[in-house]
Amino acid sequence: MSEPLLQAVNLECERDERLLFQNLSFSVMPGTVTRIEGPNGTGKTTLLRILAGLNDAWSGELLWCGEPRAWHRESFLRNMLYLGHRPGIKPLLTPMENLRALMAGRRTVSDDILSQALAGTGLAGFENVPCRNLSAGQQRRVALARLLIADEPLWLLDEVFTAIDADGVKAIEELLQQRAAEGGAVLVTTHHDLQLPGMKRITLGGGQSYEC
Ligand SMILES: Nc1ncnc2c1ncn2[C@@H]1O[C@H](COP(=O)(O)OP(=O)(O)OP(=O)(O)O)[C@@H](O)[C@H]1O
Repeated sequence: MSEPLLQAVNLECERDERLLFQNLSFSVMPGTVTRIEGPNGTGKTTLLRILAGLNDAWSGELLWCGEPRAWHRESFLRNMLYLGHRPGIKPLLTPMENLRALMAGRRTVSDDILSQALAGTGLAGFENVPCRNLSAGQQRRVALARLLIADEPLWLLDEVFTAIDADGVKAIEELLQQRAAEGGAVLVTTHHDLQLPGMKRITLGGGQSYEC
């Protein structure tokens, strides 16, 4: 049996003296998609940011490939892709420029590959239009094009279905399953009724529970 990519042990997080979660333990195995769910304000984004290393207001333990994440910070950051709930797109830059910026510090990707990724998210013909002239869903698609050129095994995705139409939702669902089938792992927060075969769940809020 393969070892977990990421393990959370007794995570606890408080915000403004309000306990969001405690005794939260789960393992993220290769080949899995896990949905983090729960009502508004229960800590889904906070948990995802803690897992991504973007929030340090927590206690407990996080293990990356069986060892403390802090010991392998570089390897963790290189192998993890985080997309936040805001698309993070610069309005004055074009989709090509934004996608290039999203790849910065990772690896060099040719313009052909970037164009193909944008076309893959339905943005053919919009490659060189300033993003401020695109719709909310199109701007989200610029960020989602990042998934089409991602080689990171662990994806942490916050509300990636927001503003996306039905065909786009289906395409993203397929991408998540594909990443899992390739031996990666995906954690995704969403209010969209995501139902994938074999999907794991982390439920926050009053009915805190884990099926991982
Ligand atoms: N920067 C912050 N400072 C203090 N409290 C915060 C901060 N960000 C979020 N919170 C609080 O933490 C709690 C959890 O917020 P979080 O965004 O993680 O919830 P969520 O489950 O993702 O919500 P939603 O479903 O609305 O996106 C909320 O009560 C929120 O007010």
